[in-house]
Amino acid sequence: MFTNGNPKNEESEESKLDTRYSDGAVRLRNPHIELMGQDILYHLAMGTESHNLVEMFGDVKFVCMGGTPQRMENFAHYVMKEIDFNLPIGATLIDLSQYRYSMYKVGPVLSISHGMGISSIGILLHEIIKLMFHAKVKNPIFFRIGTSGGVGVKGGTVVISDTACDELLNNYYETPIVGNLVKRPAILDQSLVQELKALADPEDPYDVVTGGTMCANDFYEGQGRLDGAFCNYSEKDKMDYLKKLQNHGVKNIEMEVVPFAAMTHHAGIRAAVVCVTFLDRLKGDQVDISKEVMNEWQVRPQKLVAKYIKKLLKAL
Ligand SMILES: O=P(O)(O)O[C@H]1O[C@H](CO)[C@@H](O)[C@H]1O
Ligand SMILES: O=c1cc[nH]c(=O)[nH]1
Repeated sequence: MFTNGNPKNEESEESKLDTRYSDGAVRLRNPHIELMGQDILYHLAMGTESHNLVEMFGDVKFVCMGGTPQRMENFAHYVMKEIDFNLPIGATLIDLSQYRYSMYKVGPVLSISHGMGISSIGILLHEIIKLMFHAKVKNPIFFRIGTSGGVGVKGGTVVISDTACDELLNNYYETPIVGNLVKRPAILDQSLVQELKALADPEDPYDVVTGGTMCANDFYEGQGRLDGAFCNYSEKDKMDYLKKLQNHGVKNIEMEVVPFAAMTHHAGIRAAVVCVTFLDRLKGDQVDISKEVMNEWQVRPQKLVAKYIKKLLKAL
């Protein structure tokens, strides 16, 4: 292994390791888990001893994630209508996790909140990928349904990410592991990008575009805003940076795409990120739209992903 400043590119050494069993069930790239008596998915408040994960989650086909518990509860209700799923008589949708993250299950769809930023979604992805393994889920597809700041696209636009980069335009997730910096390529499934794009309704009063997404570690200085508690750069520095991103093909900025793309790719899971933009960062920094508009716009990525899920379920 290389040490700090000289990151190790795992892909070359480990990409041949299998991420699937012959029946399509998720296989972990971690030899330790199978040797453990039990596995506690601590932040999901679940475990292999305390829960029958195969019975609870074995039928999952789609895992949808987004920042807030409210959005993911709304999505669960929305997708339930779209796929005509009926809960047993007298039952209501409940939060299955009720700890760090909220989790709703609607038949083959899991809808989970991931919080804000890289470490929050990173922890969730470890535990959800392990959940897929313990539940013997076959070939799941993951989605992030999010919000973002546009770069040269107007507020309300839906961006389907075709590439993911960090603040320095690196297309990999660089993370310290046992004292070494490890690089994992942040790669999104291009066929999924095209399939989602093809489902956009030309009648909708907003654009659905594909493009690069920049993942920042921070909402303020990390995204070149002038309105954080600190700022020691000029408006020109900010605009030069945003223009540089734009020239690189970046259409929006959020805070999770890089670990999401890298960890799903490392696990061999098809995944897509669909975000609405709340503003055009070339025109300002403050998110000043009303709550009503925000709620209406947040549904746009949900519509596209629900349409995809519905289409795939019909084809089964
Ligand atoms: O709206 P969600 O999906 O939470 O995502 C975006 O919003 C948060 C910042 O406001 C970040 O987590 C960013 O990625
Ligand atoms: O500008 C924005 C808006 C939403 N989320 C972000 O991370 N940035």
